[in-house]
Amino acid sequence: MTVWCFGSINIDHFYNLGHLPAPGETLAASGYRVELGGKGANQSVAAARAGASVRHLGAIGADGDRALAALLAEGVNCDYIQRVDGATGHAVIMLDQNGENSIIIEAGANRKMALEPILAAMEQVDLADILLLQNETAFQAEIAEAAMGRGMEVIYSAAPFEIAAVRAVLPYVNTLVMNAVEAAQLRAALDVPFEDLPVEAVVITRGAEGASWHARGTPDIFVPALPTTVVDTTGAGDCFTGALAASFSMGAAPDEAMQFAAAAAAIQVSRPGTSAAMPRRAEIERLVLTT
Ligand SMILES: Nc1ncnc2c1ncn2[C@@H]1O[C@H](COP(=O)(O)OP(=O)(O)OP(=O)(O)O)[C@@H](O)[C@H]1O
Repeated sequence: MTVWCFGSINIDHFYNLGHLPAPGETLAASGYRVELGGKGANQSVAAARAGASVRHLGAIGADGDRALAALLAEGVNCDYIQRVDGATGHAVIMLDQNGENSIIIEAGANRKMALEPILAAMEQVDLADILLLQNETAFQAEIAEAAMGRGMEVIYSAAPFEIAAVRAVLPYVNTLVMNAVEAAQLRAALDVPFEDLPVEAVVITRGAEGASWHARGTPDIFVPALPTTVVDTTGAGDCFTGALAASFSMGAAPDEAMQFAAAAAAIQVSRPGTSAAMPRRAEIERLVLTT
């Protein structure tokens, strides 16, 4: 069973600064690093390291070789990543000494991809495959509809939260994943309770408070966050969702998949970085066994 991850690919540039720049100010950075980013790429890396067979659907620009190489190095199949005119999606992330940040995101190729080649690629899916998607690209609803039409299980991470995108995608979703802030935003925007949403299951992650699974007709599942030493929580949600999809692709039931995802995210937050901090299957399984 393969996880098809449709989503953004970014090149993240991190700059360490004494303070965040004021308008008109020029600052020298004390540190600089580049990392593969974008919610789509993060979730592909999380799922691949967690043990899934992953195919990424998305786009890069003329400067995308580095991002492509990073995904390939993780064992992610990149046969259906499009190369489009212009720049690869990228983020400029300025970090000050107090952990405060300012971020600029330029969607670049993520919003310029063509729909047709993606739909053509999806003709090769197996019925049991999973589609994993988020909100940083165009065409989420079209891809989710095609996936559901082919019998795939659709897991949708409604982040970054955009109500128009969420409304368009929801009819084609099996499992909806949100953090507590996104869940509150959705609750405020809808006239119906979550139980009446047209999805099979809703997963809500609550940071250090753990995560819950709600599905009609079955008891709720709650997994506490595992005790850990927190170093950097960036990407915890992507790690959780990628690991959840990986676990389902390996045949797990919801309670097992939730425990696996919580263990993965507990390891991820104990390390610096985003995609670089995603844990591997063996270490996740070790943690599950010892808790
Ligand atoms: N302090 C923590 N200790 C242990 N596990 C954590 C901690 N913070 C997050 N997690 C794990 O990560 C999961 C996702 O975290 P969270 O709900 O903060 O997602 P998020 O807001 O989407 O994350 P981010 O935006 O930082 O990527 C949680 O459900 C939990 O399992």
